Amino acid sequence: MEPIAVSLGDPAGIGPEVTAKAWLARERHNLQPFFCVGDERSLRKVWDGPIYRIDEPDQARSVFDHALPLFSVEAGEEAKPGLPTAEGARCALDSLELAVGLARSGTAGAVVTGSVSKARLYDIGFTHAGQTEFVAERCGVSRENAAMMLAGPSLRTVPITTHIPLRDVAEIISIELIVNKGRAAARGLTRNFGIAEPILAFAGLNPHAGEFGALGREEIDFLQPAIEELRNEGIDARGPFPADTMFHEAARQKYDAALCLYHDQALIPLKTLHFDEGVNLTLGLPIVRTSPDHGTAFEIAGKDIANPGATIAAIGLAAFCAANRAAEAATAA
Ligand SMILES: NC(=O)C1=CN([C@@H]2O[C@H](COP(=O)(O)OP(=O)(O)OC[C@H]3O[C@@H](n4cnc5c(N)ncnc54)[C@H](O)[C@@H]3O)[C@@H](O)[C@H]2O)C=CC1
Ligand SMILES: NCC(=O)COP(=O)(O)O
Repeated sequence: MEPIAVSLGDPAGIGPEVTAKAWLARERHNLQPFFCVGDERSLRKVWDGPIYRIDEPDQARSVFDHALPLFSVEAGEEAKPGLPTAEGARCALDSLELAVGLARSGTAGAVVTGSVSKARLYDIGFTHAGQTEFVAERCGVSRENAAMMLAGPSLRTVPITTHIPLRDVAEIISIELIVNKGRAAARGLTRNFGIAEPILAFAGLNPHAGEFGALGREEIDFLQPAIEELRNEGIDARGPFPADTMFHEAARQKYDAALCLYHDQALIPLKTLHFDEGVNLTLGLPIVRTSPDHGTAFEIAGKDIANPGATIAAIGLAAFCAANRAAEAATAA
């Protein structure tokens, strides 16, 4: 596959450090060649290892064994670890844009997006909820048809709504939205993970999945009809199940992905189980996009204590998904 583009995220966050540490761990984790996209100074601030500037993704192959390849994007001013600025947010956005463009053009085999601060991006006029919606738009996919998945060794979850206030969740969910995300999840599991007949388990919104309507009607009005529609399409959709008993060890054996109605319903179990190896993956795109599950962690930036596990897992999963897609395409041809 073509080298993977890794955007460094906010230059004042831990993105530069965990990317450099991922490169150092490349042999142990058998990582495919990758190159980073971002400001060289943000790497130099936290790392004194070898960096080699490239201007074509393909050059990363020959460089990767002995230096961290870098596609340079300069921030206006030098970032200081732990002190985010508007200039840094612009650099993060420029790096994301460039890395996604390289993946869309096919010169990069996949894109791994480093962590950005949503608040800082909103401050500079970013109008998307997060990187997921930005990448989907750049790929010409509506945000309803793209789905965020959080993946770890023993659990995959898909939040049906993502970055919206909790109070808006019940207003926004609809049969159509649940069906769209269910389709994206089922197709995404087959395409990216090679699971021929994936099982989707839907979580209820209300305590005990509504207790037959006594504790809320979203299960009856939206989830049940959506699950039925998905089943009519041949997708093995199950539920709605009470969310509080869906994530213990035995329950997790029974499905390939848990479809959850809001951000924390999906991310709390995933990050509790797999914080240091959790990957955020966008389903429904023509390109492979992954990201570490954690954020910018400004308070530990520059201290050399950030764990690179989730970034290593994000790079590894990107290569795994790209290989599964290639195998599927070869079978179809
Ligand atoms: N992939 C992305 O772009 C994501 C971005 N964010 C953004 O990050 C910012 C901060 O979000 P928080 O909720 O504080 O989450 P966070 O993940 O940045 O930090 C949560 C806690 O985990 C620690 N932590 C995070 N990553 C770590 C690592 N690799 N090694 C060791 N400790 C680590 C932090 O020090 C902090 O104590 C927000 O602006 C949010 O929007 C949050 C999640 C994902
Ligand atoms: N909680 C997940 C997160 O914040 C990352 O979202 P995105 O920026 O990848 O859409």
